[in-house]
Amino acid sequence: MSEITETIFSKIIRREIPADIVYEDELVLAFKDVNPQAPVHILVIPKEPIAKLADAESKDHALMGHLLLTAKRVAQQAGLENGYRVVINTGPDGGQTVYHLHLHILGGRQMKWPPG
Ligand SMILES: CCNC(=O)OC[C@H]1O[C@@H](n2cnc3c(=O)[nH]c(N)nc32)[C@H](O)[C@@H]1O
Repeated sequence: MSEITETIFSKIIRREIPADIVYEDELVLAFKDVNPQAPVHILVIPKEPIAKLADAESKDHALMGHLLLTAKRVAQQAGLENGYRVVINTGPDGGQTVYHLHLHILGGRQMKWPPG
């Protein structure tokens, strides 16, 4: 079990710092990225402070599915009818900077491949 370390995202969940929240339910929260890399850039996070995808376990099975279906719903809500990119950055090589599991939804422009 990895140690539970608080990140800025826990403060957003508790409304201790502001965020432009676009979706919330009992398990997940979605809010606009403060440093958008596309016309639409939204983060979807579990309220449970799982640090990174590599720490997710089989007990998190339903939650992982809920995160993906929430990303789909939020992308639809954002009007991304022409497609979008969903990214999870894991660990240092993955470019993860906030150690609270989160899905990036990027859209509103043509995405490139491969990602950098
Ligand atoms: C760099 C990609 N790797 C990664 O780990 O992404 C973390 C993502 O979280 C974003 N972010 C950081 N602090 C805040 C904050 O206080 N508020 C909001 N609304 N977004 C934040 C940051 O811009 C980045 O895209």
